[in-house]
Amino acid sequence: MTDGGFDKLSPNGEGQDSPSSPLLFRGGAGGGGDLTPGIHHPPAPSSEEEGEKGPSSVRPEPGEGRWRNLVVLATASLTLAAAAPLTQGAGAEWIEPGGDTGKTHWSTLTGINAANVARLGLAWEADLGTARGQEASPVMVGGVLYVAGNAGRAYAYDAASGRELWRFEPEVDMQRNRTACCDMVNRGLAVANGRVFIAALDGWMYALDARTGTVVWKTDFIEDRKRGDNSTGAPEVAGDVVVIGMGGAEYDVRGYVTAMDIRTGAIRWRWHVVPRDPALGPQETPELEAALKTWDPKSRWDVGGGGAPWDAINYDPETGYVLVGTGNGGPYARSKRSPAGGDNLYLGSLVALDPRTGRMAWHYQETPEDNWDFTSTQPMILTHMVVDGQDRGVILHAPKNGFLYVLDRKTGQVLRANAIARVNWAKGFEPGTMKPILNREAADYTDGPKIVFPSTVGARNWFPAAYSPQTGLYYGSVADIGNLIFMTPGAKPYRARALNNDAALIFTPDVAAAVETLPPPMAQAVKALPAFAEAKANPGKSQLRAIDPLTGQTVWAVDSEGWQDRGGVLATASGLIVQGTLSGKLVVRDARNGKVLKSIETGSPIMAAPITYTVRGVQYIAVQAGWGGGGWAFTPRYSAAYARGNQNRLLVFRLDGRRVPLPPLLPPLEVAPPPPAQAAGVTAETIARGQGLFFANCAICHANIHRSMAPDLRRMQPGTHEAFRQIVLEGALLPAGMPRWDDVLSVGDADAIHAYLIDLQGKTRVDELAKQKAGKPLDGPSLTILSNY
Ligand SMILES: O=C(O)c1cc(C(=O)O)c2c(n1)C(=O)C(=O)c1cc(C(=O)O)[nH]c1-2
Ligand SMILES: [Ca+2]
Repeated sequence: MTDGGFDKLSPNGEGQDSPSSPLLFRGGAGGGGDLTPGIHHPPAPSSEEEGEKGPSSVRPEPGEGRWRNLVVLATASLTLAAAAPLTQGAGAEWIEPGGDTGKTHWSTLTGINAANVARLGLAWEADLGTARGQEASPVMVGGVLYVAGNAGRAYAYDAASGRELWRFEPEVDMQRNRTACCDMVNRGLAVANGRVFIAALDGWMYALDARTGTVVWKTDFIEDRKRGDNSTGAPEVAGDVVVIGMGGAEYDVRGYVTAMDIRTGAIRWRWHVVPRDPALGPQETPELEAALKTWDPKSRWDVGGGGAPWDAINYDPETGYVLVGTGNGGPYARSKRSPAGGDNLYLGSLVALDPRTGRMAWHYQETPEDNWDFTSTQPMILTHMVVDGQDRGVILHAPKNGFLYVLDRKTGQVLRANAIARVNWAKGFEPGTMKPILNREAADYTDGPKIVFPSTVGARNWFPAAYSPQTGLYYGSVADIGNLIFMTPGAKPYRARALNNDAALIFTPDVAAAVETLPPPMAQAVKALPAFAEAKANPGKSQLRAIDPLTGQTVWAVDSEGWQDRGGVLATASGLIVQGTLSGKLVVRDARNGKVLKSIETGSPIMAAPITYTVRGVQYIAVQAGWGGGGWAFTPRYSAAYARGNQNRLLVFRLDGRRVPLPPLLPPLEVAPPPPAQAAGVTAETIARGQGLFFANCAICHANIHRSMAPDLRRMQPGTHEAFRQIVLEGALLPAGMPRWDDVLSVGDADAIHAYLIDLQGKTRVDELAKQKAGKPLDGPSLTILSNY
């Protein structure tokens, strides 16, 4: 990727960019004015002056304003609700990855506050023993910190001393790793009834004894193992069932959630997101029969349809519903997936399920016809709010598609939908139904490339936001970037457990440079797009923002280190916002204006949301560190992973703690070793064929850039070259996560890929030798170009 202009941290009061002036849509008209035809801009943030003006308007004292309303509402809901009230704000314990049953990522603790946070330092740390993405927030109950790690590992520590109590490593079928688009991550575990529930990458749910970590039961929750289904999400306990989704919608899945009995692990029900091929017989439920009418009868049922609900699942104790955010369509383009048209329910939707029966109560489709990997799987926050003078139990939801929604939890009614990033796929909403009106001209790439805002990485993604009922603000990272998206012509045959999304993506921070590498007719078509001018003028960036969920207005914003830097957020009642960065800082900000109160160098890249808890009167802040997730192979050059590697750590802070030891710097880059000679008979044509196969199958992990998390195949050693066929076709490196491909690739295919890589290694070596000779660094900016995501 081109870092230029995007990799500088602009912390408050230190950078050139003024602290609480968010510099959104710089150079634009602001105020919601249209900068470019077809690009819908979110409302301009309030000015710096406004942001500073009245802290009291943003942060009322308890007993005043919104805070008082909240208390009243919470009491009212006790009498209304059949089940328990929603909890808002974690206390001494952090009972689930989101902190409380609303998953607000907000803590009522005030022991660490603006007056003393300068004293924050390391209390203890633990080595998680892995080096991939860390996305979970831990759970702290009963003085024990439970941590979810790569591929479904679980760890338990004494939350005060850091003494390890147990560690659980599931036996994972690494072949499943082939269809995990976005790293072998895990987004959390659930603790209930003396059990720890965690889902492994290969689709097994484990119930562990919370005291010992021993397996009480395990259940295979994958419906069809002939397909690419896998698991990265956190389980959610809803009464006496534990509910989990699955992933794989870039490959060949038909999405579903599964509910298991928390005592026995027996599967109680399964709810499918999309209909199945009607030729197979009737649908499983009436809601699927209804959904079927929104699909072409001749849809690409072979590919599965997608919809994988790979993250957000919230049990709402007040309504008794299990709320689920569903995933994207497969293949990506609706015109390929369901050629005759249709909304393709329930892709890109929020749905409410009855946890006793698994039947759907309501749905709202946030992205009809999804064409852009616009999942609605991003985290939901459940809270109470006064909307238009009425007390409401609401969901705050900002999916990938660029809008921040406020919905009624009981009915799914959309109360608000405001753009928080540039949006050009929708022109607005139908009044009443609040169904988005698609802007096909700007965003349908059936007949040619399009630059779509926001991008497939999402205006927001899984990175948790926090909601403070005290300030009424939503604190989260927003990636205001777009992407070039196109597909290759013609119908692709279905390939089992392989990519079938049939789209190529180039993100706008790279698009001006990358366009020159495209075939000339394609480059010309891209340059003619109105959105290309927009992308060139403002390729976009990520920011941490404080947003009023009812208006979508940004109250303050600060630039992050680069567009991939969009870490999860913790908010506290003492007015702190805590967020880690990819360069390895734990940053504590003032919730009123984003000003940095404390920044701690950790030397480890942080994406996950920090948590806080108290043991024996001492307040701690804990966070898991490790770069990875979507685009994990494209290690940003500004990340600590690039400088110091990616050893996963659990870092726990307290007042008067010590300095964080930094992992040693990685040794300097070395020139790529010489490749072996090409095998006899290899031609330019072989190499070109190998390149095509490489991009269709391998490039999603092997970015072939310096310090990539997946091996850089431009620097293979002689032994790796010798074992190439065994590695690619027979799974020689399966335990390390490299799957076997003999069901997709022939020996000739593997050899062609090898020929391409030998050629690439040779060219890389020549290039790097020249750089070395000229005294230049071996690495340079590299583009983030994904053949898929
Ligand atoms: O469609 C899917 O099944 C699926 C799964 C996952 C996943 O399980 O991690 C991601 C996505 N899609 C996705 O679109 C995406 O942007 C994404 C980012 C991440 C991550 O962990 O950073 N996972 C996923
Ligand atoms: Ca996806």
